[in-house]
Order: sequence, then structure tokens, then C-alpha cells
Amino acid sequence: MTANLNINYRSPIPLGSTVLIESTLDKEEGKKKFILCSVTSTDGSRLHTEATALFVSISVSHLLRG
Ligand SMILES: CCCCCCCCCCCC(=O)SCCNC(=O)CCNC(=O)[C@H](O)C(C)(C)COP(=O)(O)OP(=O)(O)OC[C@H]1O[C@@H](n2cnc3c(N)ncnc32)[C@H](O)[C@@H]1OP(=O)(O)O
Repeated sequence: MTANLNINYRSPIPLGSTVLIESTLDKEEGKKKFILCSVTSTDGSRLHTEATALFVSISVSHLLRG
């Protein structure tokens, strides 16, 4: 479940362009997973977007609680 999401938009992405999206598991602490993500031009020379996110593992009952 997404607990936190931070996105920095560094440069515009021209309509119709192809981009490279890379995401990695930065660290894991119990049920918390910290993820890094970047969007760059396909040759990696231009950074478009970078993001961090925290995902927390949940049980099905957590969803049903509403
Ligand atoms: C990059 C590519 C992306 C690309 C990915 C793009 C995905 C986009 C998805 C967008 C659409 C959505 O996200 S839709 C989903 C939106 N999210 C939600 O609706 C979540 C609503 N929130 C919840 O259900 C709950 O708060 C949970 C599940 C997040 C946590 O509740 P819990 O399971 O009871 O756990 P809880 O004890 O509170 O917290 C567990 C541990 O996490 C920590 N923790 C909890 N929330 C936070 C928080 N916001 N910021 C920091 N830390 C937090 C606590 O301090 C604790 O740390 P410690 O004491 O254990 O150290």
C-alpha cells in the first residue's frame, strides 16, 4: 500500500517521446519498502522525473476495514 509518494519534475517530457523508467528497492525495514524511481531520456542524458515512495505491506483485513 502506498504510504508516501514524492515526485520531482525536473524537465518536461515532449509528447510522443520514449523514456527510460528505472525503479529500485532502496531499503527494506520490516513491512516498509523504500523505492527510488527515475524517468530519463533513453540515453540517460536528461533527467525528467525522480521520485521516492514508501510502500507498507498490509493484510487483506486492512483493506476490508475501510
Ligand atoms: C517511486 C515509484 C512510485 C510509482 C508507484 C506509483 C503508485 C501510485 C499509486 C497511487 C495511487 C495510490 O497510492 S492509492 C493508495 C493510497 N494509499 C492509501 O490509501 C493508504 C492509506 N493509509 C493506510 O492504509 C495506512 O496508513 C498504511 C497502510 C499506509 C499504514 O498503516 P498501518 O499498516 O496501520 O501501519 P502503521 O503502523 O501506521 O505504519 C507502519 C510503519 O510505516 C510508517 N509510516 C506509515 N505511513 C507513513 C508515511 N506516510 N510516511 C512515513 N512513514 C509512514 C509508520 O511510521 C510505521 O513505521 P515503524 O514505526 O514501523 O518504523
